[in-house]
Amino acid sequence: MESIKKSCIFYGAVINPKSLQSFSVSPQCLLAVDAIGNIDWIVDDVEPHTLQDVLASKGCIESEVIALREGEFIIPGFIDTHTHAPQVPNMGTGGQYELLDWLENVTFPTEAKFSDVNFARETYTSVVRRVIDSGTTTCCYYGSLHLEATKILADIVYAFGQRAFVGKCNMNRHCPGHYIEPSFEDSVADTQTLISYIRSLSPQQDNSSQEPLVQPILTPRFAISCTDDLLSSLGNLASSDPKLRIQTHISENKSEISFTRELFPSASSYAGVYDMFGLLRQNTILAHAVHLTEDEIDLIKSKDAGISHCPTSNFNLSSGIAPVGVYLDKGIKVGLGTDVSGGFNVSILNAIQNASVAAKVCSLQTGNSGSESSSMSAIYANKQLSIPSLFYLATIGGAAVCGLENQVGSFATGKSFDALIVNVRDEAGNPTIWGLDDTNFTNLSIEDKKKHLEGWLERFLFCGDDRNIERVYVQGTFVGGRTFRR
Ligand SMILES: O=c1[nH]c(=O)c2nc[nH]c2[nH]1
Ligand SMILES: [Zn+2]
Repeated sequence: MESIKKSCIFYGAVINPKSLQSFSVSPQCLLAVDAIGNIDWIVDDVEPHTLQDVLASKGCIESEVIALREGEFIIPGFIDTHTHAPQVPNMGTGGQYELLDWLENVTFPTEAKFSDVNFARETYTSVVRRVIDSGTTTCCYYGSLHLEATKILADIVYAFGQRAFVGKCNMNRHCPGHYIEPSFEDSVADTQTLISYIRSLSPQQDNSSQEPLVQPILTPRFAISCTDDLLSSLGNLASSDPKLRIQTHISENKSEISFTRELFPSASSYAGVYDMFGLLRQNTILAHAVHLTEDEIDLIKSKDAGISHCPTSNFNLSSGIAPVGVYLDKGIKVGLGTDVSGGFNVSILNAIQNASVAAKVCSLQTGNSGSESSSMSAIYANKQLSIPSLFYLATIGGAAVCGLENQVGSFATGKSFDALIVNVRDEAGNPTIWGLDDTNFTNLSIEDKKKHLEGWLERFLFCGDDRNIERVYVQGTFVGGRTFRR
């Protein structure tokens, strides 16, 4: 892993998400990263002829300056709030099924292979490399149910320098005999062992307000796959460990919801099941949330849990369309998830594209085809998602869902430098973006440069891919991207 051993300064275009409705564009930005990978200071609008003066005023005349070229810009790294590392081998298959049949016929058989630690090591090495090179700087990973394979996943994530939450699935019922945990006691014991193991990888420094790069996360697969005593034990574990994040699935598919209601007759709803066992709280990440009732939405809001919107998966498994705009209007935290292999692409760019399409389909169905409007009480419900909204969901939104909004998701002094250098020049190998552009960027006014960068961002989000992701930084360390030495 190549790292920034000393402070380092970037000079060039920086695009920074601000809110669901805006991002800032700074074509000539100086952004300094300190020796531990945090952002030291940012100065906008630095003309080339004032560069040395600004550096001198910061006492940085000796510092290394990395100058970006025309067609390159820096954005915060993407945050994938929901994916399954052991499902990458069956990505792109099984789209003929809905959730429960897909689990039985495609997913469980693939995940079962991770009992073989050699297979796990080889597969996870390529999965994590691919996820980082796709621009995901923070990732919420589900492993399989296996303790040893999930330790290996955490080892690889840690060795590659990605920021991540890693959990092993808890699943002790309604799974095939060859892929099920033998008892709730075994499930809980393995979970505790994994938590201790992951925490030992990067011991927390007492004086650091920052969280370790790799952290454990409780992962009850979904209510159907966990007995009451398992959910109850996991709830106890969670209550003794308030910082421990929790990830699970909710209300993805109608048959799943009916079966869940049958299995937990005393719960008020699907969300009520997790609440009943103390698993619905401010650091719970709920994937899908396609068919929530009004009461569930209110419950989730009252608990301040976050939602991972996984539109590619929701289309691919014919689950439906999550009403993301409704959640945003309620002030619920929302981020994006690839949900591989319900989703068929490891890149958050693909989740952005499908989130846009999903919102448009929603707006067409409700006859509300306008774009977001701040003049109505419902700003986002049943409307298209704008470029600032999509960019926000992929970055700050995801950070908030992970409880990392003070550390990553955007650029500000004191935050971690988790970032992508995007290159839309032809040499990146994806001529779609730059090839359309015959402007001499250097000679444009600042305002015109901003407009140009906005256009490049939009086209990158919709037509870009990992060829355009030149460098990936996590906590100031160069960890991946097209130009990363392997
Ligand atoms: O999209 C999904 N992927 C899964 O692996 C899964 N397990 C339970 N529910 C699920 N939904
Ligand atoms: Zn999932």
